[in-house]
Amino acid sequence: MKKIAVLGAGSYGTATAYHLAKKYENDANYSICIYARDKKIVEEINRDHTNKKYTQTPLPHNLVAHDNLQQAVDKADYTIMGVPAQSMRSVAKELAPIIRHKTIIINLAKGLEVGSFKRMSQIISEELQAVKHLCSITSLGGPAFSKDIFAHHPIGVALGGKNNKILHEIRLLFDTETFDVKITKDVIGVELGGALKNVFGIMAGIMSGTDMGSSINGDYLTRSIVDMKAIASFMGARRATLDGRAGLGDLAITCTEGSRNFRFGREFAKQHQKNSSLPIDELLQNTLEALNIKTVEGFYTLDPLYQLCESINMFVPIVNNLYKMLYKNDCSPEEAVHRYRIRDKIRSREARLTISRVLSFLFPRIWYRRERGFFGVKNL
Ligand SMILES: NC(=O)C1=CN([C@@H]2O[C@H](COP(=O)(O)OP(=O)(O)OC[C@H]3O[C@@H](n4cnc5c(N)ncnc54)[C@H](O)[C@@H]3O)[C@@H](O)[C@H]2O)C=CC1
Ligand SMILES: O=C(CO)COP(=O)(O)O
Repeated sequence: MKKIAVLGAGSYGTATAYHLAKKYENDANYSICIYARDKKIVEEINRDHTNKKYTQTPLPHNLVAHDNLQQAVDKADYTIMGVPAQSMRSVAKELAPIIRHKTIIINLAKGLEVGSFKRMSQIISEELQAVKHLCSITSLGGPAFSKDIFAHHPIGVALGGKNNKILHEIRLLFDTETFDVKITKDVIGVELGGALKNVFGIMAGIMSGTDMGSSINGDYLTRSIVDMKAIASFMGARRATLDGRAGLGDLAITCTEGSRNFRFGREFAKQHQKNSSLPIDELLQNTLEALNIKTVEGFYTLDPLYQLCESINMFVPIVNNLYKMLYKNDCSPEEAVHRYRIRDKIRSREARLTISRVLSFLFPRIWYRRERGFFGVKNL
């Protein structure tokens, strides 16, 4: 008997548990449980087989819910981390004394920790380092909206981890006719792809909310992936991973209506248009209330991402202007877009100079790691 424990009964945790419970509905060799800290959700799942706060889809009867973490992870062969990035450390801390030593961990969260710039697998392994023989920590990335999982729509995701055998095992665990998992040893690339695309998705939403037409979307996508690759490769990811599902693939759907990050950016731009004199905290609060959502990973990841870029003197105009707008109320949505585009134009012009080409070839990092253009153009 194989036991799968999903921690976090929000939108994605429930969708993942649903997918696995459906797959193994008639297979007595698998048991699937989900952990929620909210007792009411646990009761609802066990009694009515629904989780209406997050989905209207009925849940299979073989999915059992617990409000006790120890009960959920007891003897689990697979532990799936479905809580948001900023809750990851506290949940991993709670797990340390109770987790089964040989469990395989699959992280679903897409973000960087505020204050440390750390990725999810780094946080989990830090908190569980005292657990002897801990099998493996993997991360699932790539484009997948929970509503598409509930609808059995086709999904193609990416799984990163260090151990090939375990990656294959998880691929088979999830694999169905509609759900496909590609594996890679580049866990850094998978995690950074997921964390960064959330930030860049917010700016796509800002542009949609400021009514700039739709042609800009294609330009924005190409600019974003160049920047995402530069940041990720600086942090040790393979650039090719960012070209795949975990990077470009996930960015593409995060720049659409289906994404909370995109909707957050769009609504923020509208709230700003309505009353630009409000303090930033109020604007952000109104934005979240209008959307009735809590988890906007890109907003939280923007802070450590900006700090990281600052610490290595890497100037990324989209990140820089998004941060100044959302954290400092330093510019309007229109200005933020205008500024990043001007900076981008200057950079492209510079890139045509032979000296720039030679320098960017010889010192690709320095090409980004500078505040000013070669002609001393002010940093916008
Ligand atoms: N919703 C989606 O379509 C997708 C979400 N993700 C990622 O999955 C992660 C979770 O997102 P969602 O499920 O959508 O968010 P959500 O807001 O729908 O649910 C998060 C759940 O985690 C629970 N939670 C938070 N802190 C907790 C703690 N300390 N202990 C126990 N439970 C806790 C909350 O009560 C809530 O039920 C995010 O990092 C997101 O980027 C990834 C792919 C798709
Ligand atoms: O990661 C996701 C899709 O792959 C979900 O994105 P949002 O959190 O922006 O909805």
